[in-house]
Amino acid sequence: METDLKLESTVWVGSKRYRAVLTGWHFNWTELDKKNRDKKTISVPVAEVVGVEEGRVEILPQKSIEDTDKVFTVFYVKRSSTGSSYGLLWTLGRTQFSVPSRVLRDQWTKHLRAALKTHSPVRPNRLLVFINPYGGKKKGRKIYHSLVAPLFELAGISCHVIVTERANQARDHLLKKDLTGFDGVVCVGGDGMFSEILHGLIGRTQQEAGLCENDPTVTLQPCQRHIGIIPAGSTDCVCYATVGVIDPVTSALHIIIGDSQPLDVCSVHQASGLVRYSVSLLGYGFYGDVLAESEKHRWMGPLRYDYSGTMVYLSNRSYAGIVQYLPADPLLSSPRDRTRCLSGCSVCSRSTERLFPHSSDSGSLYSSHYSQFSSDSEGEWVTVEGRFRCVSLTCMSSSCPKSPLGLSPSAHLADGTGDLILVWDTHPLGFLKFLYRHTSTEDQFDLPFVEVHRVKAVRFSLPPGKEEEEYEEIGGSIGGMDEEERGYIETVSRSGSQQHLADRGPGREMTNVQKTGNPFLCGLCCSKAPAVSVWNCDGEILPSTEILSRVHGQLVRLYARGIEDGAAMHCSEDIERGCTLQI
Ligand SMILES: CCCCCCCCCCCCC/C=C/[C@@H](O)[C@H](COP(=O)(O)O)NC(=O)CCCCCCCCCCCCCCC
Ligand SMILES: Nc1ncnc2c1ncn2[C@@H]1O[C@H](COP(=O)(O)OP(=O)(O)O)[C@@H](O)[C@H]1O
Ligand SMILES: [Ca+2]
Repeated sequence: METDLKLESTVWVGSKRYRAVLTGWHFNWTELDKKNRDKKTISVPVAEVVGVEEGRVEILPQKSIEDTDKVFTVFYVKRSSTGSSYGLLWTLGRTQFSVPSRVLRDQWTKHLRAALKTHSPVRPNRLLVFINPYGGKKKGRKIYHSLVAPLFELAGISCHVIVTERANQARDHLLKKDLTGFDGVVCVGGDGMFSEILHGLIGRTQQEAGLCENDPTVTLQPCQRHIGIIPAGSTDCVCYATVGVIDPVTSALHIIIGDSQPLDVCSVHQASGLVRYSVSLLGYGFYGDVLAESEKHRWMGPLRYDYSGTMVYLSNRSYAGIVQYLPADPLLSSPRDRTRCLSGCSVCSRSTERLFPHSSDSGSLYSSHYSQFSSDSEGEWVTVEGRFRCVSLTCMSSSCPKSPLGLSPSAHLADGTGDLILVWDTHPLGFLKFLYRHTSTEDQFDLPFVEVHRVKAVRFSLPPGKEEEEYEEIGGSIGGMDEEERGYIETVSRSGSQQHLADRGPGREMTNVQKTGNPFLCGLCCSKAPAVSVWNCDGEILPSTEILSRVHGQLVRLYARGIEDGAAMHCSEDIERGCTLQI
């Protein structure tokens, strides 16, 4: 088949002469000098060709076609660095080729289109698009219509667009309406909007497979339809952590070429059944409080998180709790191994074989004949108890523009595990240090009051007697910080060899205080009346405090390929990727 698609001829780009070659996997054009010697080659993988059109074609600001019958235009992915070492911006490259005859022009367009079909079997033909007009800075509609729709049209993708009129409309549509003919679902919005799509697609897939989502031990069926994210929200963490940049055009191009990135998902259960799914952050304590506070300030847009974050930080809270976790196999990877999950990650690839052992081809990946969570291979649960600033579970790095390496920089997108981060109660400056390290490359886990564990499941419960308490709004406690902080310092200096809650690090014995969770035994740092926090589940407040969460490996697939390593993007002298050369 490859030989059928091979084509070679002389072409002109502007006034320069090139030799263009289409082989099985690449479309190359090499500049020729007067003596027919090769100069520069531009090479575009066929998989990254966006479209081929007859004539001279522009798509921006508006589509225009000058139908010259000896010219064809090729559109393709062009990369540029973001300035940081990870994540590459994609833009639309366009080159107009002139050939000596119309027959040759038609041969080129025919062969290029056929090559596209052969080599890109997962490219979408038809997409269902949901736009949240109120997400982020409320620019979802504009972003879609001005930047994304023209690219989809160029690529020949037909779209059914729904601008939502209420929360959960997208989720309900996916749960109930006919989805025949749609290859994927695109959400234009933030993490909350993505979460709606996630719930709709996972729920629909389980309904169709006859599986009960309420049973935490059930092995859920992976969703076949892909999800595309056009970032137009506040945190845009799922987009940032799977693409490496927040850029609608980059994301649209990943969708067009049918990139595929599996993603782990945590299910969250309470006693009576499923509560929600989470991919980015399941957080109790600080992140729960920030979300609860931020809901009152939605009018501020994305800034609400910084404002609320500061208010919650100043309120200086910690919460008692019992955390149980099921460790993942430490031989496979570790949250402290300083690796990063990048495009083509080998840990995730090996996990695919482990999670889906019977899948020799991708078709059988969706069979239900595998068992990720068979009870005999579960291993031992570990229990810790005490007061925490925050308890967070993330099944990916959760990097976002605020925190470019994320909540857990070495977490993997698709390895079937999550990272549990326990921040024990500590003095305000210690906690600030922990938070601040999220903004740099300094290791936020290298602090004595922080632990991180790679896990398959987590259970959280309140110490006996605390179950009935309700979440208290932030407010009354702000302003008490100075006293609190002075109190802490005195406590530490006076406590001498006595172990203080704030000093508890990994591997140390638990004190009675930690075991009982009784704050009154522990001096001034825990002297505040204990309150119950709320869970932040990807930007939604959960109705329950006591939960069980389980990681489902590779439950959904995104139109993405993981973060590309900017540092590895190099150009040799004479082979330059089409994506980097300005023509
Ligand atoms: C001192 C600087 C501290 C910076 C700390 C940055 C930590 C950032 C971690 C971000 C994790 C993101 C996980 C994603 C969660 C989203 O699913 C979810 C929903 O997003 P959506 O509204 O777009 O739909 N987003 C969230 O829940 C937002 C969580 C954001 C927390 C940011 C907290 C900022 C804290 C600023 C503290 C400042 C203390 C200053 C004291 C003087
Ligand atoms: N038309 C709508 N009106 C009100 N809320 C909506 C609408 N469409 C979606 N939502 C909800 O808005 C919430 C926030 O959306 P999102 O796009 O994530 O923006 P942000 O990142 O700013 O929070 C989501 O939880 C989603 O369910
Ligand atoms: Ca993971």
